Amino acid sequence: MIRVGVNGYGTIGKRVADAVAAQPDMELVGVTKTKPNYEAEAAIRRGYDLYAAIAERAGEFETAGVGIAGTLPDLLESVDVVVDCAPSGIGAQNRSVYAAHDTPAIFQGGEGADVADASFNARTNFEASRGADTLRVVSCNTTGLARLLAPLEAAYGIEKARVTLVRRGGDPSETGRGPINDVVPDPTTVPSHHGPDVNTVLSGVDVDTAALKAPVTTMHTHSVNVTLREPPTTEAVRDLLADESRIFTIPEAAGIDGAGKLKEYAMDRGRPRGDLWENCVWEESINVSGRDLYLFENVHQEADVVPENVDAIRALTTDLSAAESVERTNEALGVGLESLLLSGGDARDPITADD
Ligand SMILES: NC(=O)C1=CN([C@@H]2O[C@H](COP(=O)(O)OP(=O)(O)OC[C@H]3O[C@@H](n4cnc5c(N)ncnc54)[C@H](OP(=O)(O)O)[C@@H]3O)[C@@H](O)[C@H]2O)C=CC1
Ligand SMILES: O=C(OP(=O)(O)O)[C@H](O)COP(=O)(O)O
Repeated sequence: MIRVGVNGYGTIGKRVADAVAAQPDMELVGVTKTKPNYEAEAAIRRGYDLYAAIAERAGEFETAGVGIAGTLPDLLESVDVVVDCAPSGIGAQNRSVYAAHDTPAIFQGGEGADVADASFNARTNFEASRGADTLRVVSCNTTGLARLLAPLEAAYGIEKARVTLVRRGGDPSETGRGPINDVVPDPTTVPSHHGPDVNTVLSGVDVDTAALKAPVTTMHTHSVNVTLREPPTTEAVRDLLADESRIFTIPEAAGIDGAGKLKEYAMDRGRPRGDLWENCVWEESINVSGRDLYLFENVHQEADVVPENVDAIRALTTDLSAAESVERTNEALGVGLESLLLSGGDARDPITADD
């Protein structure tokens, strides 16, 4: 069993902890909190051992009647790998703590690429990550882009990808985030960091990204245009993407017009926390005109990096192949959303070069 600790039990950390606990070859040794709040209670109710992330605050847990199993150094001594899910920037500060305990570590996309030996995405560079002591799972948007561009690059070659990202303003629990009444370029400069970040896990693909933030909390939306080297049919691209286990092609007949219904569908399907681990691509948006491919996809920022973290743990600690790890992760979590509502050929109205 791979013994895993999660340092930082927030939006990403609580999901990674649940995903680790669900794996047949992993044991969740414990999670950390800096304070004994509602999330600490939830962790304990799930049966997870709780550790104080900051040793000086251990007494606060006792005062609040929340039992802890120890402090972060105790956790690091008991695990084979730690997954750092602390807020952006704190991960980089934690790096020396992990090194002092000789504990391999996985960081998140809020950290710079230099925080770890390599950046990671299971679809693009699992094998290349072997031998590293530390990995960084790229951010939610970057993960979504890597999953989408990798099969296109392999099948047709990518001459140039251009993506506009409409980023959610904050997560549902982040009451202080915004904007609340505007759509703002963020960053205002082009390209945004996402394109270069894609190249940390998928080198050689020419991709420019421009990003905005919108007053929504549910998901990010990507408007994608890729100029391919070989011109496929629209149908071929739809089939290619539908074959990817971490891409869900939304059939037109489902009547899902945005993130609200996507999240509702996830909850109807019994997904924990309404999580969508897969990129969600609108099937009827996939259109090829000459060598230009267009599509819209949504990415659930709280969820898509979660299976990637599980695979990163195996890349660091096992000899399993990428395919074996991805299959194991998918099976344990139930990744691979499919709809029974298949669109018929007549329902499609592709743009063609003759239009
Ligand atoms: N949310 C998102 O959409 C995504 C986030 N990421 C990345 O994942 C990382 C985590 O983000 P996210 O989960 O959203 O952040 P959150 O703020 O939701 O969670 C981080 C948690 O870490 C705890 N924490 C604070 N200080 C420390 C510390 N010194 N040591 C350990 N834990 C600490 C806080 O809980 P408490 O103080 O109560 O213990 C906090 O809830 C970031 O790098 C982010 O960029 C990546 C993809 C998507
Ligand atoms: O990693 C994320 O976004 P990103 O891919 O746009 O960098 C997460 O959605 C966190 O973004 P935030 O920095 O807006 O909280």
